[in-house]
Amino acid sequence: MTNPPIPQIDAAALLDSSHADHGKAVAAARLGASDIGFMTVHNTPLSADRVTQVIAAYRAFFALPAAQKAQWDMAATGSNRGWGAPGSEQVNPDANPDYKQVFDCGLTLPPGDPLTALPAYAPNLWPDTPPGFAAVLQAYYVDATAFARDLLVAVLNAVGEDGAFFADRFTRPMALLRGNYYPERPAGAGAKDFGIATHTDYGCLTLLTTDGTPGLEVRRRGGGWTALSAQPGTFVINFGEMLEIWTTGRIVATPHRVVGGSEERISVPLFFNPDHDANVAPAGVPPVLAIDHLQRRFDQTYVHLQKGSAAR
Ligand SMILES: O=C(O)CCC(=O)C(=O)O
Ligand SMILES: [Fe+2]
Repeated sequence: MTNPPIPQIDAAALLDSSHADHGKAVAAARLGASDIGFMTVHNTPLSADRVTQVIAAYRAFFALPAAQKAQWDMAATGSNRGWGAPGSEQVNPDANPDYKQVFDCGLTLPPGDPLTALPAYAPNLWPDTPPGFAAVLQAYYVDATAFARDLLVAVLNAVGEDGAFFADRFTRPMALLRGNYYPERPAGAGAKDFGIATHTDYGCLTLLTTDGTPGLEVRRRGGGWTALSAQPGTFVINFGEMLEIWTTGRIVATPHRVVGGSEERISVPLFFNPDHDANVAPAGVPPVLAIDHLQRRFDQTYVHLQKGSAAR
């Protein structure tokens, strides 16, 4: 079985039904979502300059000494806001914890909002350095979630689902914005060591930008792995477990990984997860609440949330 190429889609054509190339973009989105689980999109509302600024903000944060970043270490909390040190996440039980570092933030809610009592909506932890870090990321969070919502609707419509029905379940989304920092692959790293080990994403749609350095590999249904890189301004899109459940497999969650190499690398996924109370089970089967699926996956993978973890 040969692997089809990963579709490269003009976002303006996909999102505008009157665009001359709309039909072509829809067909490519259908192949990407229902067969491969990955696609790239270009010509988006999020400019290359904008994304470069976001990556620069993360780069400046990750360059701080570990002792300084430890002030915002999520391991001291019961949730996933702030810095995750190397080894703080194990996305695959057959692999060692990942050697990447992360910085996670979520939806900004008014202080005291009842939702903030749920770990998936925990208040963000904002470092005071580099200057402007919170403002850059909060603004990007708003615009990236709006774009992710539009893309999700278009992709659902492309595979024959009712996109508007799903869009209503993303009013206060548990969307998580992450900076991944992959240093050079550590000396002595073995077969069980990865920047991020093979995994599927947990939510619905992942909107990923990278600094252009290669590293991401996609597992192919026809066998083998395909390297997928994207310059700032082009986004990698893939789909998570909840969307696969919700669409009864019409849209697929495809495993992927970063082994890592001699160059450091930054990537910035936005995990576009639904509202906490969205039922992501298809009609006719027992409900699966989005928050239950997400929290179960967080509790399996963040080392500080894993059962028996001392750091609480
Ligand atoms: O760094 C990448 O390209 C992929 C990151 C990833 O798969 C993730 O954060 O879930
Ligand atoms: Fe991923």
